[in-house]
Amino acid sequence: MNRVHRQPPVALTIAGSDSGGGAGIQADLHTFAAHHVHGTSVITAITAQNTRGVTAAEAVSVDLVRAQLDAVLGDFSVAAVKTGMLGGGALLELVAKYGEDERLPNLVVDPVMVTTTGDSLFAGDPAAYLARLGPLATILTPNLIEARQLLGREIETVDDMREAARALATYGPRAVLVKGGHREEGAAERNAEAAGVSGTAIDVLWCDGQMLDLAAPRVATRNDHGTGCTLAAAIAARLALEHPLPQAVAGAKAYVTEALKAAAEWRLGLGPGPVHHHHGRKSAAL
Ligand SMILES: Nc1ncnc2c1ncn2[C@@H]1O[C@H](COP(=O)(O)OP(=O)(O)OP(=O)(O)O)[C@@H](O)[C@H]1O
Ligand SMILES: Cc1ncc(CO)c(N)n1
Repeated sequence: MNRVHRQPPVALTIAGSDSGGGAGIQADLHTFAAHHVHGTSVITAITAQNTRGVTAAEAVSVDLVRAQLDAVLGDFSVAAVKTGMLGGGALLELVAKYGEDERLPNLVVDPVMVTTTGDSLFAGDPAAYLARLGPLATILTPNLIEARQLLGREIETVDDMREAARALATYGPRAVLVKGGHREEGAAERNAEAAGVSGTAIDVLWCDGQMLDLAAPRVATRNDHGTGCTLAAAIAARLALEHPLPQAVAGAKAYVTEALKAAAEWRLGLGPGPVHHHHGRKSAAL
């Protein structure tokens, strides 16, 4: 909260709409609100989507995305920005131009390419993500599949994730978070679980030349739709609140873990459902 003016900082999400409300713009605005940050949005695409997958998607025109960017950036003092689904090369290029003009401060780039359900959300060249947004990003947050596509190499172990984070950092972002939410655990980890040690969800963070493992208890739930969007939006919200970068990332991960725990028993939709973005707020109903 801005103490002098007693008003919330402003964050911006540049992302696609998820009609099911669990990912994309909807997850981002929930996450900003849960952090008491005013959320603004530039919608890049509309997806017809639910917990079981994407049935249709259409990109918003470059002109209309530009008009949304100008409307928001010409009026609000935006403190942090998150990009999600950009759909293809044309919108990636447009966003990169605004970044080059230094209009996108504290830029969190979630290089959204495919959904967990296997639907493609990016028709462009993955290399363009690195070449155009890499140098402009404060932090790049690929999941394992995206890191594989960006680097064109297999990533299996936590050591591979560390190597991938280092390799992605050479494209210019201040930090890289490789997320391990979808990682198949190795035999040693499975044995540890069988012996009663709960699993861990490990992400690796390369930040300012230092490697950090961020480990959290793996939540036993099928409801993990939109965790990546939620994490990136929580990092942006915390940067808008002036948290230092490593603390913003660690705090955002803790927020996602709590959101997963709080929604573990929910049955919203027939597939993997959304997380509880407002888990910190007491509700008589839940
Ligand atoms: N079951 C789980 N328990 C704890 N943390 C998890 C779990 N699943 C994912 N996470 C965490 O959630 C965050 C998002 O990671 P994930 O790899 O799922 O991103 P993503 O694939 O981009 O998400 P999305 O499903 O939105 O595409 C990471 O911090 C990851 O470790
Ligand atoms: C619109 C949209 N953006 C991102 C994701 C990735 O989770 C999704 N499923 N839908």
